[in-house]
Amino acid sequence: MYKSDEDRRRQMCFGRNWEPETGYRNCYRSNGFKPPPVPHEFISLAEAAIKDAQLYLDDLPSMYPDTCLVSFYKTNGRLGLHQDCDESSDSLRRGLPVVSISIGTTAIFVYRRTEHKRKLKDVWLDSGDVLIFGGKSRHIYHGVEHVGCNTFSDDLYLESKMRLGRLSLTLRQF
Ligand SMILES: O=C(O)CCC(=O)C(=O)O
Ligand SMILES: [Fe+2]
Repeated sequence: MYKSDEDRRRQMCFGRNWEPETGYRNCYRSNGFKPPPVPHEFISLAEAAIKDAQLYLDDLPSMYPDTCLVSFYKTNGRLGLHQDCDESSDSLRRGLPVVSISIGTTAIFVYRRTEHKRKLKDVWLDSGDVLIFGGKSRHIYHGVEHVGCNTFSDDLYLESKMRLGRLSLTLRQF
């Protein structure tokens, strides 16, 4: 797992290896191995979510996820404003969607269309929420501002023994 943001966020990958500094260039993890394949269950979830969203959005393209970034945010973990632009030029040009699945404590996803000036909009992400941005919105600036601590369900803990925090599964097609 990569450590970042003073250890308040940790990451690992399925499918293709991705690192904050080198993007997808280094296909081996620090342990010398390639990442495991993206689990079928994750792929099915992402595809079903895109199908549902396409009922409301005519211009949302389909995608087949070949990479999944798993991020664990501890309480008060955050992710600074950025664009997701390391995928292939074909994927970016076609606006193939990014699908982010949230598990655990609530977080605030912030975004805006351009880098400067415009006020940030926000969406609260609860456990079980799926956020999709694709098509015209594929290049939004976005980040995660605040991961709460008092929204973690007892049931989730009892069933999974997951640590207090937020797990996000972010699926993309390279
Ligand atoms: O944690 C999230 O929901 C967003 C993650 C994200 O923006 C990214 O991995 O690029
Ligand atoms: Fe992102």
